Amino acid sequence: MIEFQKVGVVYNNEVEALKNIDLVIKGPTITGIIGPNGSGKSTLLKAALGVVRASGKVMLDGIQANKALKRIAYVAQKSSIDLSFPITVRECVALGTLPSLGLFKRITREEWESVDKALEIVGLSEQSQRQISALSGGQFQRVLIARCLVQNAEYLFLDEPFVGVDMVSEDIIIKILKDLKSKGKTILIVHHDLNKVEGYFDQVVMLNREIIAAGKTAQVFTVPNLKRAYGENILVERGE
Ligand SMILES: Nc1ncnc2c1ncn2[C@@H]1O[C@H](COP(=O)(O)OP(=O)(O)OP(=O)(O)O)[C@@H](O)[C@H]1O
Repeated sequence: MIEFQKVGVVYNNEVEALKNIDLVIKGPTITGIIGPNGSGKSTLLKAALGVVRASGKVMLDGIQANKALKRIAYVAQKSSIDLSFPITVRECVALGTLPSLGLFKRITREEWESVDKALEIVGLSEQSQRQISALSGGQFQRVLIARCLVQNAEYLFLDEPFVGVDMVSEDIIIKILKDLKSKGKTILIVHHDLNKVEGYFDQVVMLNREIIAAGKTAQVFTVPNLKRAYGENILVERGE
């Protein structure tokens, strides 16, 4: 269970990105965090990870979340990742073993086996020796998902995992995430494509610096709530 208790984030003493966030997310779940541009979606994940200074508290099963980081696998927005870093697909996935391994220990044979298994699951076994710079956007996102699988964390925080991703990769990723949920994982996804919300998420957090609504998708993903979060123009965007 993730609990946000009165969480607020102000950047540079001037931009109030999040205000008074009180939120409880009970897993297993695939929860979508949606809201207009600049509504604080990424900041919500970063506040939980402790990578931005936040007021209030975020608790993970009763422990302060930033003290339980081994239990969270995080995939940042693709734009913030350096794709030119000289590393193979297999090595990149193996980085998922680091939280349990510590920096100076060798990766064991079992861990390499779990890396290869994860590559198989995401359908990239044949690409394992390629440089990550040679991959398509969708393949690279699958590499990052494979890294989460290796990390075997109970919580997955994914920031816009479907941006710049082809349909084949998107289908593979959502299938894997649904399988992880069925195995008890709690998955939070920052997402902007409203067409996919009902198909992908069992719960939704609708955000616009404050919580607009949160709960089961059918109850939260409604026209009145969408209008409150995005303004009247949302009806045009949804084609209604
Ligand atoms: N490091 C930062 N320094 C200053 N302001 C920031 C920083 N990061 C985010 N912001 C501002 O905080 C607000 C919320 O940003 P955030 O990235 O969390 O929103 P978002 O909903 O994820 O946006 P998007 O959909 O555009 O990715 C925005 O006004 C943004 O410009």
